[in-house]
Parts: sequence; structure tokens; C-alpha cells
Amino acid sequence: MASAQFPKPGDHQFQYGTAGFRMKADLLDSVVFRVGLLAALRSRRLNGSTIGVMITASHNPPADNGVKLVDPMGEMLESSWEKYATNLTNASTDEELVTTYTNLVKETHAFDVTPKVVFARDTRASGSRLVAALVAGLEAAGAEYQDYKLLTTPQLHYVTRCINTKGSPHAYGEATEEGYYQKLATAFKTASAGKKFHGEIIVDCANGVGGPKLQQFLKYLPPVAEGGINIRVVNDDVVQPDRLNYNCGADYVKTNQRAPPSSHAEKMQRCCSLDGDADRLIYYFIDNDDTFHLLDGDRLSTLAALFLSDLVKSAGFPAEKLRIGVVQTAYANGASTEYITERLKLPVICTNTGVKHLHHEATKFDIGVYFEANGHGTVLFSDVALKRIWKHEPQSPAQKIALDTLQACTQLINQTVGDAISDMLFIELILAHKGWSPKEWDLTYKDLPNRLGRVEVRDRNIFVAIDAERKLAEPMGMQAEIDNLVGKHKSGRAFVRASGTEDAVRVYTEAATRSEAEELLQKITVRVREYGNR
Ligand SMILES: CC(=O)N[C@H]1[C@@H](OP(=O)(O)O)O[C@H](CO)[C@@H](O)[C@@H]1O
Ligand SMILES: [Mg+2]
Repeated sequence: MASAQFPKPGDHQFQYGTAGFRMKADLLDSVVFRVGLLAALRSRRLNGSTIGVMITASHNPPADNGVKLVDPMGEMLESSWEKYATNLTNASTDEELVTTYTNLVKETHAFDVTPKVVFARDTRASGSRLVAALVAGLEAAGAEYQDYKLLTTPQLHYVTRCINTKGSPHAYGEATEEGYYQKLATAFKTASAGKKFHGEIIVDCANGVGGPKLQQFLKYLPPVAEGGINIRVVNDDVVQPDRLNYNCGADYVKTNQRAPPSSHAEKMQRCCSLDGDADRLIYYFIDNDDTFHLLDGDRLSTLAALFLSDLVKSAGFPAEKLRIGVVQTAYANGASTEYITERLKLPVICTNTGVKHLHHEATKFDIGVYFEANGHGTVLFSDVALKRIWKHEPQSPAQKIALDTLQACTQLINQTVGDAISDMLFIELILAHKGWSPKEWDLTYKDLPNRLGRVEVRDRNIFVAIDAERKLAEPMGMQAEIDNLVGKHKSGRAFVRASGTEDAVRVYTEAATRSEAEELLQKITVRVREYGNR
């Protein structure tokens, strides 16, 4: 039996979480084999639509790896299927695996068609070994497959959508890496025609797959000498595997609130960092007083919303014809939420943590902007919005210019998932249009001082969050205590929730001053320990 080559390690319990399966790479062989079976099953359930499988552990250390499924339109796996992933990977013997699989074929009403799967991986050393396990699983399930080798996560999402929309009115593009570069480069050139880029941008690629891919992409852009954007790629070493995400990358910058030590950026120089699989983006700069300024996902979101709402107006659309909305989580800085509602006068929706929740809410607007504070996000255009944008008749040359830019933005921005390369081009485009350096961007509003704490307790599951994770329903009485502590601070806000990815409780606090945010964090942490270890 094919699965005998990939036995399940000991009594390990696997769970398909927010980021698929992710752990030490040497525990993953059986998981990846079975994900091959699951991908084939999902394809059969969807009558032969192509399913994507990405092997990556994003910003995790080099010794980790992971695997996740991509649905036909490039979205994350439908959440009702996560339990099947969990069931299959936890079958303890080969016999049990066969029974589980056979039952799932019935339970999911899978069609009797040839499954189709595409897959890719990031640059981790364990990637090619895990691909072999995946292929064995796909072959055992009788699937047709195509190996896209090394891709960024968003590229694999792009390719999956292209394959499934080919020949339809919603055709998304050429299902190749080159097709991706060409689509983005064409849109970027159109949208930035006649605009001047302000100096050089330094892009830290976390020594991950984004490095070689961005280098490749640059070949499709106009040369700097001809006014093209000046991108300097750094941390693009994928030869020494240990350097992946080490002291660099979006997660490092966001978590440590400082530039990578390897950065030799000058003062006021525009910098950004991608994560290991290039689906997150964080901007930053160091000012003339050596102060570090972070421009995180909230800033990407506010800048995108500002630009798009101006563009929609300039192109001559009445606001009700293209409703723009922003989706955030409770971790978004309160000042960003206020800026969007009070200054931009746009609606904001708060959802649970996790990109799939934000993505889902964003589809409810004509133009839905969503970013997690950590830099993962994108802008979604609904089918209605796309129709209106492409059919619109501009009434003046100025409207025509705005409309051309808006149309190009719909092509530039990855519609499947947050994409660091696409997001970066979009942000660069906005800055060029506005003639802004990161300083002007930073000055649009002032972040409230905030702290994020992590508390390990005996049982994190006793913390039950409600209201988009802004309040605790359980343990009884704790929310009243938090409210009481928060009430003592100007602009105070705080919430507690169990992490979905780590065995820990997260505490977020915000207040008018840093010391108050810190004090609030300390006091609430004490209460979390007390309740969590009872
Ligand atoms: C505070 C925070 O950054 N939480 C992260 C983290 O979720 P937790 O459920 O908080 O562990 O990992 C998620 C998956 O990568 C990401 O979507 C989310 O933003
Ligand atoms: Mg990532």
C-alpha cells in the first residue's frame, strides 16, 4: 500500500488550522501524503476542478514546513473541509486510512472523475522530499497533477484560479509564472504612466522564495534609466537554507519593531519586507532622528482605501455605485479605524483573526479592502464592480485618466489572496501618484501606543471570545474586570483571546501613552494567569 511508505509518526495529533498544517518538517511526510489524497478528493467533489497545494511554512524557522490547500478560485480551502483534513491525517494505520478515505468519498458526494491538482513549494530544504510524499498521495488517488516547482504562495493561488477560469468570461490570466509577471507588469506600467518614483525602494525578501521571484519580475519592468521604478532586492539568499527568515523578513520587522540588522538603509529611505513565502508586506523607514517608523498592514489598508476612494470619485462614479469598505481585526490600531471612519468616511467591519474571515467579509463590498495588521491582505473587486469599472464612460479627459488607473488596479491587485509583490507595486504606485515619501504616508494619522502580550496558561480554551474577539464571554466575570481596568485610561482599549496558532493567550492593549498601554498589559496579564491556571 502506498501509504506504508509514509507512516504516521507515533501518537502525534494533527490539526488543519488557520495556516493549514505547519510544524517541524520531519513530522510532515505522512501529513503531506494524505493531503495529496485530500486534494484529489476535493477536486472530485468539485467535479474535476483543479485544486492547489502549497508546501510552505511562511515566516517560520527553516526547520519547519507546512502544507495547505487552495480552492479553485484561489481562495483558502473551504473551512467545512478542515475537519476532513484533520480526520485523514490522524488515521493511525494504513487500514484506518483506507476506511476513512472511502467513507469521505461517500460523505462528501465526490464525483467519479479524474482529480486535478497543481502544487508548488517555497525554498525550504525539506520541500523536495515533501513533494515526493505529495506526489505519492496524488498517484495513489489517481490524480492528474502539475508541479510548478518553486513559487510564492500567492503565485500558486493565481495559477490555480487561472486554470479554473480559463476560457470563461472571468478568465484570470495565463496559468504560468510568466503569465503572472506579464499581467502585473502590464497593469503596473499602465497605472504608473507618467508618474515619477521617489528614489529607490529596498525590498527585504526574508531570504525566501520572494527573492528570486522578485528578481525575475524586475525583467518585465521598464529600466530605471527610462524612469522605471528603482527596486533594490536584499536578503534574497536562497542558497544557504539557514538564512530563511533569520533576522529579517516581515514578521521579524513587525514583531521586533525594527529594521533587519543587515539593513544599510539611509535615513528616510523607503524600505519594505516580505515574509518567507511572499504573502505578507510591511513598510518602514528610519527618520532623521534615528526613530524607526513602522508602516504595517493597517497603513497599507488606510493608504489603499484613501487612494481608491479618491480614484473612484475622480473617475466619475457616484459613491453608491462603487461602495468601498475596509475590513480589519481587533488588532488594528484604533487610530487607523478612526481615520477610516472619520476622515475617509468609509465603513469598517471588524472580524475574527485569520485571513479567511477578512476575505469573506471583504467580498460583501463592491471594493473591499482588507489587511491584517501583520501585513497580509489585498483589495477585492466584486463582479458588479468590475463590470461597472470596465463599462464606465468617462465624461472628461481627467475622468478618463482616473478610470484607466482604476482599471489597471483591478489587474494589478491579486484577487485571490494577500500578495506581497502585488501589494508592494500597488503601494509604490499610490506613493508615486501622490508624490509622497513614507513620511507623508506616516503623517496621515498617529498610531495609538499599543502592546501585544503572550501568556502561557494551563488551558487557553477557557477564554471564549465573542463580538469579533473584542470581548470575553468566558470565564465569567473576566470581561467586567477588563472593562474596569480599561476605563481608567484615556483612549484605553484591550482584549484577550486564545491564539488559534499557538498554545497561548494573546493580550492586546492600547492607550493614549506607551506607559499606560504597558500598565494595562501588565494588569490584564496578571488576571489572565490567575483565571487560566485555576
Ligand atoms: C496577533 C496575530 O498576529 N495573530 C496572527 C496569528 O493568529 P493567532 O490566532 O493570533 O495565533 O497567526 C495567524 C495565521 O498566520 C494570523 O492570521 C494572525 O494575524
Ligand atoms: Mg506568509
